[in-house]
Amino acid sequence: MATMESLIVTVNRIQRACTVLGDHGGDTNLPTLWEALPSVVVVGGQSSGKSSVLESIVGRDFLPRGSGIVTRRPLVLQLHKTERGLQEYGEFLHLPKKKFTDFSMVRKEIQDETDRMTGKSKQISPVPIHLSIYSPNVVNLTLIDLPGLTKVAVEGQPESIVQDIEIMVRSYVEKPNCIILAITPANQDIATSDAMKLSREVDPTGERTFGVLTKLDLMDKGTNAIDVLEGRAYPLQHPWVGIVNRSQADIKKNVDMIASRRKEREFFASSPDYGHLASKMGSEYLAKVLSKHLESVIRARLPGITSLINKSIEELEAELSHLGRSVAVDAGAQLYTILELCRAFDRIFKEHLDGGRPGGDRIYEVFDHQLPAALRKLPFDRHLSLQNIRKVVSEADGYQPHLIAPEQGYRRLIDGALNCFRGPAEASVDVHFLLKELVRRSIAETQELKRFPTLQAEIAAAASEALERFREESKKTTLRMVDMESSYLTVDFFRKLPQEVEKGGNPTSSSVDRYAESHFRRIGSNVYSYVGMVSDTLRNTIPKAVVYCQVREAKQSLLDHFYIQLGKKEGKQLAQLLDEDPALMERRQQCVKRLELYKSARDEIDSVLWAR
Ligand SMILES: Nc1nc2c(ncn2[C@@H]2O[C@H](COP(=O)(O)OP(=O)(O)OP(=O)(O)O)[C@@H](O)[C@H]2O)c(=O)[nH]1
Repeated sequence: MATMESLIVTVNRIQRACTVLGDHGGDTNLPTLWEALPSVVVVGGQSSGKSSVLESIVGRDFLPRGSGIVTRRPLVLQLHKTERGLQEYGEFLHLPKKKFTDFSMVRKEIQDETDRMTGKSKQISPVPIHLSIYSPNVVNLTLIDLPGLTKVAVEGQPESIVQDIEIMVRSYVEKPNCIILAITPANQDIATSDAMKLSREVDPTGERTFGVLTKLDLMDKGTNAIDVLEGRAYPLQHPWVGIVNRSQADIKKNVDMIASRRKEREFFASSPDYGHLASKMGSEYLAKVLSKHLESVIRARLPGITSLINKSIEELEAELSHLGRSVAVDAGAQLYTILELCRAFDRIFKEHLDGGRPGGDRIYEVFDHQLPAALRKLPFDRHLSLQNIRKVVSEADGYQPHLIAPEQGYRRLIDGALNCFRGPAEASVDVHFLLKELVRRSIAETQELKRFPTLQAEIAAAASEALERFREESKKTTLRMVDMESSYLTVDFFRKLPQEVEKGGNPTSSSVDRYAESHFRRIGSNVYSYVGMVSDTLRNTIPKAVVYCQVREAKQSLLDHFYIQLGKKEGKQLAQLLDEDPALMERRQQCVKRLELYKSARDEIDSVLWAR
């Protein structure tokens, strides 16, 4: 099994990585590792002796002092035991490689670093300061010091600070992985202790709470805290630990921590009340108990943490692949990216037309249903009514009636009827709207494009402009086909018609026939069948023209113009086309950082497990 030291050291390293990579719990909707790591959090009311306990555990004087709320950012204090005889030093994560051997400078740096984040506003901030202390006089342990719980804001501090502190402290102690070091001064009513009240709330069974009683030396003569320390007054799962820190007077006299630890030992050893508990009292003992407990908690949680890490890596990788690679910076690569995106869109658009995706079938529907139905509905009956035929034929002949066939009359009737085809011919050009809709759908379905709203809009505009051009071309062509039908009639058709004159035999009766109803009816039926023949032709050729001018062009050269314009663009303009949604860029960055964290955590844990 991994040694106690290596387990705590591993978690220490992961905690540092968390801070470096911005994981201090809860504030983003990213998976958090910080919250899963077991840690010891020091909680207590103002002046309860928190700083003194921490300094005593470390054996050094290094925490800021002063009136009001001094601790305004969490302080993650990682203690690393070094070999006997080595020099003690502190090191901040935000100042790597700078060794602080003068601990008064550590104090100053904590103050300065607090102000850097919170300004002089005396606000609090949840971003932790990381301090490592390397010393032969410590045990491997990580402690997190939080602002003291308070009831009133002091001058210069906003009213909200009281609540803000409580919210911050709660956010730590609520995590099931948090070991609570609840500090209560013995010279105060324990029932009103802020630390105990909070820990009771979040840890009612007392499993995670270590009760610490400070200021035992300051209790009124004749009273003692035996009931508490022996676990009767306020039972917890872990034994209470009593502490005697330096008094204000000791601090003034500069009594050093080593001397103060000795004084503390003597206090318990010589105390008539606590002598029998002496081996289980004092800050040194507390440090050892905490270190041991932290190690066992880490050991128990390790499998859970490992599976959380693996799960989160998977989630983050999936999200990153969904978000796509980050955008290239040089113009060449940007142009390449844009072309790739256009091609991805084009592929989907073609699939819609060719049938891999739905939509192309609606174009066929236009040709198969809409066009034939429109052709059928043309008002030829009205145009070729007996009355109209008589009118057109008579008018065409002028003052001199026709002799054999009413040539001009036929031509005018046919011309008029063929004119009707312009409507359906133009209407079938409306395939345009189907193509436009397919462009819209294809853009929406191109996953790669989702990140680039500007490029999406540009592609949509370019495609729409191209489709507009194709539509114009198609309209000209189909109308031209109708015009072609009227400009030269199929002579054969008329040659094959039976000649009325030849049939008659009697010239007198035939001249009478020529102006009779049956004569006009025959003309009507001839024109009708000629128009029917043309209609059949157009029903076949209009779709050919539409496909040729619009669908084929859309497939082959929808974005050709756009590509030419792209080639002329400069780096800056290309970059504008690829301006991603900033929220997305931010999210990608966060995911990348978090993934880095989880991967390094996985490596850390792997290395201790392999070292077994
Ligand atoms: N005599 C005696 N004085 C103590 C003891 N513990 C703390 N003090 C004194 O109590 C005062 C407050 O102690 P701190 O350690 O600063 O308490 P804190 O909880 O960190 O206070 P804030 O950071 O202001 O919230 C100091 O003057 C200490 O010297 C103790 O066990 N005995």
